[in-house]
Amino acid sequence: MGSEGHQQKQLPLFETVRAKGTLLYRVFAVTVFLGICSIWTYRLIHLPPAGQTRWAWRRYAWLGLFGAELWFGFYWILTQASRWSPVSRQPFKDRLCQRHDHELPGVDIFVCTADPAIEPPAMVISTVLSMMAYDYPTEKLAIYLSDDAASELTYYALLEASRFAKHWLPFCRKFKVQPTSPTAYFNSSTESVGDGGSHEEFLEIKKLYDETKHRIESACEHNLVPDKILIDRTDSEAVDIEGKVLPTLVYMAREKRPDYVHNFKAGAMNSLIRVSSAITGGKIILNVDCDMYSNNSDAIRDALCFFMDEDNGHEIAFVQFPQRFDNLTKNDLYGSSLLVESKVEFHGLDSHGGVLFIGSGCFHRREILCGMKFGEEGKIAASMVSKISKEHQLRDLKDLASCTYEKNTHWGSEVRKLARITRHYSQPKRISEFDNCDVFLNAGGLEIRVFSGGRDHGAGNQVQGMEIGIL
Ligand SMILES: O=c1ccn([C@@H]2O[C@H](COP(=O)(O)OP(=O)(O)O[C@H]3O[C@H](CO)[C@@H](O)[C@H](O)[C@H]3O)[C@@H](O)[C@H]2O)c(=O)[nH]1
Ligand SMILES: [Mn+2]
Repeated sequence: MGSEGHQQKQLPLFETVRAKGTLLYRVFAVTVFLGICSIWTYRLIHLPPAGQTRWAWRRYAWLGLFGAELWFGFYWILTQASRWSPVSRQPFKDRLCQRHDHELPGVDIFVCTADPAIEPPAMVISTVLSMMAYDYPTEKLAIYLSDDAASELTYYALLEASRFAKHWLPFCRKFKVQPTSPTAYFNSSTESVGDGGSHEEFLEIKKLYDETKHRIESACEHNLVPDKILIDRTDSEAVDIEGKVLPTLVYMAREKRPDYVHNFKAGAMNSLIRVSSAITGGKIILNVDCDMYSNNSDAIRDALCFFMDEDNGHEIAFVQFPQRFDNLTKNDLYGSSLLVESKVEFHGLDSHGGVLFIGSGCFHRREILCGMKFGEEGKIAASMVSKISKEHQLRDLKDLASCTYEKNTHWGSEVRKLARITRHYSQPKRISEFDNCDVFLNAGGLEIRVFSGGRDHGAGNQVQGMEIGIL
């Protein structure tokens, strides 16, 4: 036993596997290269001689073509870097469970949304629910919804989502539901649940979901949330119907002002990093666009196999999952399945340590995103916030998310340089007014609501899917 245990400890949490058929590909690539060389040679040997006044244009055309072929050949050689030695990564979740189950890190998931007209709240909360249903200790899981410039419709939808989550999460656990986005699940499901579930149980949860979705959609249709969005502040219960703690759910609305650059998703991510470091401070951060969902509830553990590997984990800054899209056109006219990128190039670049960060579906170490120095700033903010009253706490959190925070702070001058993006800005939207609703602190300003899971219900329309797999 003892020696077996010791041996187990030595086993890595992931392995890197060389792709099959590499030799064959290399032989093929060499033949293409020889072909390119012969074209170059042909062009040089048969270059029309200078001095022929009648056919002078032929020489220039020939040289032009030669230049184009040289350029193409050079480009082709460069592209071979991403095809020469592809690798794939295989995580071992069972080893992670055996060795680290008691010391799993906190994971903060950032879902970004910006406009309820383009990104319907019903869709957004389906994404949120799929994130809440990850197979991960719920007390270590926090989902932050960033609603840029704030929309009370999105806020209302999130409230509904948190109610529905009380039913949805136990249902997902019990019947090992995949995918955990209710929209995707009910669209694909065959009206029965696996693992001994009855048709009635399926109908029951579907009814709850349909009702939730209906409430959200009619609120959106009339641009009117129910008169009273009431959060029962005496309800400290953040548990599902089986009594299990729900993941922490945070709504953050970032302020947008016409005279401040907001940097789109990157700006929202910056605010989320600051705010989350003062609330949950999860060591691992996953970012997801609001029109994506998880199709594998083991994804967090898959990613952790890389971060927590004893020998190589410290070298890994981020784990990017491929993205897969549901609503492709017939024959995928626009190449949206990203086959070449996800099946070939990512694997090829990964072998050189250069895997691409493609946005949604990426796990980062927090310290990589903000640096050790600014991780400290987050910690200071966190300790400051924990010492003061709830009301002050929300005020301080508002400062952290404010668009002016990046002015005259270390964070602003240093960290933002890391995330500088193209400077073309659309007209920032106005912040919605919330004075008809008692749950917000004030109207016209930045609002942060923190509700630790479980107060509420949700559903959605899905347009894209996040595939789980490791590059
Ligand atoms: O001011 C803004 C603008 C956008 N977003 C959010 O950012 C996300 C992405 O924006 P979008 O315009 O939808 O970008 P896409 O081109 O659809 O997505 C590509 O670009 C994203 C941002 O880099 C990546 O996350 C995606 O993986 C990649 O597919 C969405 O959730 C938006 O709600 C904000 O939070 N604030
Ligand atoms: Mn998008």
